[in-house]
Amino acid sequence: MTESNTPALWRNILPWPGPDAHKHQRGRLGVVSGPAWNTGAARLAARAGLRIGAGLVRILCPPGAAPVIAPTVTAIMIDEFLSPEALGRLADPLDAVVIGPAAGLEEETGYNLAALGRTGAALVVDADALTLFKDRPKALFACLDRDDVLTPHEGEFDRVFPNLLKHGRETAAWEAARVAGAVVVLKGRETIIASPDGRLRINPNGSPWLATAGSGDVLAGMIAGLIAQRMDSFEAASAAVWMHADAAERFGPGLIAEDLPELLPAVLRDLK
Ligand SMILES: NC(=O)C1=CN([C@@H]2O[C@H](COP(=O)(O)OP(=O)(O)OC[C@H]3O[C@@H](n4cnc5c(N)ncnc54)[C@H](OP(=O)(O)O)[C@@H]3O)[C@@H](O)[C@H]2O)[C@@H](O)CC1
Ligand SMILES: Nc1ncnc2c1ncn2[C@@H]1O[C@H](COP(=O)(O)OP(=O)(O)O)[C@@H](O)[C@H]1O
Repeated sequence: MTESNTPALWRNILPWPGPDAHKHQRGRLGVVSGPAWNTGAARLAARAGLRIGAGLVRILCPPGAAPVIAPTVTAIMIDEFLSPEALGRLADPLDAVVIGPAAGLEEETGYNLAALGRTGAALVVDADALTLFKDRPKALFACLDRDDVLTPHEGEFDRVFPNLLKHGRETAAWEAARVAGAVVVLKGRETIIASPDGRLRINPNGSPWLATAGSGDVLAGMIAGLIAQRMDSFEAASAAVWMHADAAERFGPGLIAEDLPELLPAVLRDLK
């Protein structure tokens, strides 16, 4: 079944805090950072996750990155990990984790993903954590559960799912979700959200102002922030894709990725 991704589909299941909410109950989100010289993408994702309502957000970073990140964040917390096993221990109590934005194309990123796959946290897998598996996608799929989300742009999609795009974006996304056994968000002008159970949504409000570095990192944080609040992964991906584009269209000329999280309160307020 193919649907147009309008708010009518998910507006009533957005996660608003109840009167007894506390920060842990609102959802715990983790974002894995790259090394010291590559921390911006994780900070964008973390800020987006916090703005979309996750109660508690931690950036999980490799040795040496914490002193770079610390002066640039306030409400967001930081944990350093020295090994994939240590990352897994940090992620275990979290509800959702983003991995991939500026993570690096070293094998370590794959080991980190595998360690996260052994935790109870739902994963949003983006950027380098997709590209790394260019010639061995089955190793990526082995790390995933059905509540995990892959967020490739077309270049990344073609690396992980070679030869599928020639069948058209809808068929490609549908088949990708089936073989990966996870939700697939095929980004672009008309982003497609595909569930491993065969559901497909096409996003109608795409905004070309999103064609700016780091906007995909923000989207990954938004999806994971909603999942952390216990929204179903396919619904979370659908809602985040629409809100991301709505935010961009509200801002228009001059938009940069940093602006997107700050636009979310207005987007959320109008949906409420
Ligand atoms: N704030 C930060 O720290 C930021 C850090 N970032 C991090 O940087 C890392 C590497 O990023 P990247 O841009 O070099 O890698 P990638 O996007 O794979 O492009 C490589 C080639 O793929 C192709 N390509 C095909 N289709 C495409 C499409 N739809 N959209 C884009 N490209 C498409 C295209 O080839 P062309 O078409 O030009 O031949 C392109 O030259 C990664 O870790 C990322 O997370 C960024 O998120 C920015 C903010
Ligand atoms: N022309 C466009 N129209 C609509 N959305 C776009 C367009 N170009 C890019 N986007 C959106 O912007 C985001 C870019 O993500 P991505 O390519 O991962 O960038 P980055 O890696 O720099 O964060 C995606 O959500 C994509 O759908």
